[in-house]
Amino acid sequence: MKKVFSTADQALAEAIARLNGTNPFLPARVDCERAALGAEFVEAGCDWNTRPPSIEMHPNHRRLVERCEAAIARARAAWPERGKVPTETVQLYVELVGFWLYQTYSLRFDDVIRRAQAGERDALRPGFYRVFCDDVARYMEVPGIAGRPGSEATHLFACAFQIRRAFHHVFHSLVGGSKPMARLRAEIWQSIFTHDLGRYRRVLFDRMGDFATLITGPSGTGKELVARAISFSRYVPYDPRGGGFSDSFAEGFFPLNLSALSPTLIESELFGHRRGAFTGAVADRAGWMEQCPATGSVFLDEIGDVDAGIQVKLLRVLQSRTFQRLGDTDTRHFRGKVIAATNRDLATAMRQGAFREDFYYRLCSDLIETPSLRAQLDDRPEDLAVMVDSIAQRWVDDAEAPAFAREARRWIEQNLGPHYPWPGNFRELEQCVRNVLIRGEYRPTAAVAGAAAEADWLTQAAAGEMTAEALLTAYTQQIFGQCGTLDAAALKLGVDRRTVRARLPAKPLKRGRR
Ligand SMILES: Nc1ncnc2c1ncn2[C@@H]1O[C@H](COP(=O)(O)OP(=O)(O)OP(=O)(O)O)[C@@H](O)[C@H]1O
Repeated sequence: MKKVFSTADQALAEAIARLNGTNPFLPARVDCERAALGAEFVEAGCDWNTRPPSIEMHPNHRRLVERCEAAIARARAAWPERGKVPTETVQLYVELVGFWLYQTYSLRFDDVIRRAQAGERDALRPGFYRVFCDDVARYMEVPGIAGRPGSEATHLFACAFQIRRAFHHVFHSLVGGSKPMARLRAEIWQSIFTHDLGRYRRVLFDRMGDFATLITGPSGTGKELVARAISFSRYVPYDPRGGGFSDSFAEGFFPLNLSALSPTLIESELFGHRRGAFTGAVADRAGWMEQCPATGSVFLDEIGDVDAGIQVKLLRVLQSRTFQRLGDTDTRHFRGKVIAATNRDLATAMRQGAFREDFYYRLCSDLIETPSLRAQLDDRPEDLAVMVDSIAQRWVDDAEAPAFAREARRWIEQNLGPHYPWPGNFRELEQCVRNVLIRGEYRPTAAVAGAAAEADWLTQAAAGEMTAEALLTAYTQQIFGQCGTLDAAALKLGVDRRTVRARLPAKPLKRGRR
């Protein structure tokens, strides 16, 4: 029997199949691209982790699309009218078509994403669906493929849009190209699509809401950004009758900070209430769990702070997807996904009895950890400049941003130095750049400075690298940072205020009245 693929096309299809299944945030993706293109591979601009946002297709991708198109045409010409084509060949052909479709429409999907995020509802009724369908019909209506589960145009369209959204949100919302950041991006991708994209496309695409995701990491490291990226990247079906996507991905994120509200208010916000359920409940109200569509997510921020009664109710939601409004007996159903975050060590809280074990295990099957800013800068110090640039762009216009970013970077270099521990993480860096913009300087708050200094001198002391003098000075400054006044610090240290004063820097860090 005549072969569908020549040897070269077979090798290309195999490389494309590997590429399709590879996490795009791991270096393996570029290796796959290199393998598929051989000598034609262009190194420039394809750094797998720091590729700048682009409005054009990378030359490697353009070349791959051309090659795929040619290989698909040759395969179609050689496809037997009758007789069986081996399953692996069919599978490879589908991989080629899938790659071609995704890449060909990627820039048009980018436009949909940008417009939908700007609130244009019409963006979610993309006119190019018809052309996409024609392409699917042209390429997929080959004996042995038409009618294969997963080859429907609506599903392929929804998958391509989802992958593009994930790429967009994971890549663009998190600044930084260090290894810890790369690991984070790869973990987010895996949380959205699992480690097997093929299986995801076949069976899991509409079931990921059954798995809760837990994001842990120090404060200010972007846990909420990660939660948003996951939520905005969920599968949203395309409804051909309605002529658009069934929901707006940009409107499906329902965040709640559990440490900021009383238990009654938390319950009311999450589950809703009946009129009269508590003082102030003047009308019936649907909570986040009820409003969240199947394609959306409820984000439970500071989950480690939630009280035991609510833990039980949330566990019920995770186990049976059911809940009741406050003051009501009707059982309602939650259809979305739960994403939770905390900077606490939940495993310890669980061992200490403050966090329910069954709830913990229900939450932690999909765990993502955000790295501290210090860990990122230790791996890639040049990221600080990239981050400052991106923060500067948010507050001043394009013409002014480079000069302001330079000013902020210089200020940080001269005043905080390369080893500043950034205990407040990215949030503190934002604060620092904002302060430099407004006041021309940044002073870490006493708490932040205290924590920063503590991290530094304790490490040095533990390594036996400090003199007794330096140790005394560091400890005095630490206590002053905690107490905020010379008198209080002197009392705590058992010395007089002049001794404290003498060990403070020329411009002591103030907190309150001295
Ligand atoms: N890698 C990053 N790239 C860009 N912005 C970031 C990054 N990490 C954090 N941020 C920004 O830092 C700020 C704090 O982020 P976020 O609120 O998501 O942190 P968090 O980990 O949820 O903090 P907390 O534990 O205190 O709730 C936000 O303004 C966010 O946009």
